[in-house]
Amino acid sequence: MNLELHAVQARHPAAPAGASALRGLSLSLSAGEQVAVIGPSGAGKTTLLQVAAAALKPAAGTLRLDGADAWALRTAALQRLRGRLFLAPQTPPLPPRQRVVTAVLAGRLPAWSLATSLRSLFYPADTGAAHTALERFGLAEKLFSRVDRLSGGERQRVGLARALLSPATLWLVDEPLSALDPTRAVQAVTALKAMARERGATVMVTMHQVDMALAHFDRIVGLRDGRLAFDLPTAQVSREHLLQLYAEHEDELTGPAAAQPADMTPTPVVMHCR
Ligand SMILES: Nc1ncnc2c1ncn2[C@@H]1O[C@H](COP(=O)(O)OP(=O)(O)OP(=O)(O)O)[C@@H](O)[C@H]1O
Repeated sequence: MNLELHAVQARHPAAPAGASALRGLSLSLSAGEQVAVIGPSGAGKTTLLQVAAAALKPAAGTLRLDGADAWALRTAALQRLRGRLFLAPQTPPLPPRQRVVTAVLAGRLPAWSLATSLRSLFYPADTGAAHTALERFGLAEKLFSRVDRLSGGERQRVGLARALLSPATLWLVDEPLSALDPTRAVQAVTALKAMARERGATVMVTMHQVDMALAHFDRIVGLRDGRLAFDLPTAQVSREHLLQLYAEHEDELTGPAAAQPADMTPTPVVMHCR
């Protein structure tokens, strides 16, 4: 699916009037593209995903998905369109007593009839597919565990496994790595990208780990104060771009730009032993 945002202004529903989270943002993604969005806390990354998922109506500007102006559609058509989008929040809202298999299969809901959806709550409809999806995230052994017995990182991976079951062709993933250790983070981002490529799905991922974004994505969008700071192929993102993007938020910057410049490397202490 291709995505076009034009001059979008949007505000978090709980924010005071006039406090825009996105301020005239334009951005487009071609079908099958994979993009990482970075920027300091409060830059508007989550709001951008919510607008792209047609979950939050922009105050101004347009959202086009495969050429259709989403908010000009009738309610039924908008609902159908939303069935082709997958928004993975940073903390997936998983019912605590639910089994992992049921939580993962919920990704299939847009493709199922009401009867199949209800039946699957009691007799999981495609356990094999849920197992395969969990396997991609190193979680196969948790298939029948209860969601409330999982760690934060395991829940996050269940949320991602759900994407693999969904019929969506646009995946919007918010901070998928925030609760994962470095090994799991690499495994998760690799699986997500590979599966999206296999399906031809477009992917937009927000990330705090700048080094991970640079290492795993070919295109980087830098967002600051609700505006586009840059939108570049990864090879063109310089240390200066990153330092400007995170100016006054340097503590949030990880990776190459955060590394101490060579001339500031402390001189090794020489110990003299008698
Ligand atoms: N729950 C909320 N109530 C009120 N305003 C909010 C709320 N969440 C976000 N905002 C406003 O929207 C702006 C953008 O927030 P958003 O969550 O999109 O940024 P972000 O880049 O995803 O931040 P983070 O990296 O910390 O998750 C914030 O600066 C804040 O002003």
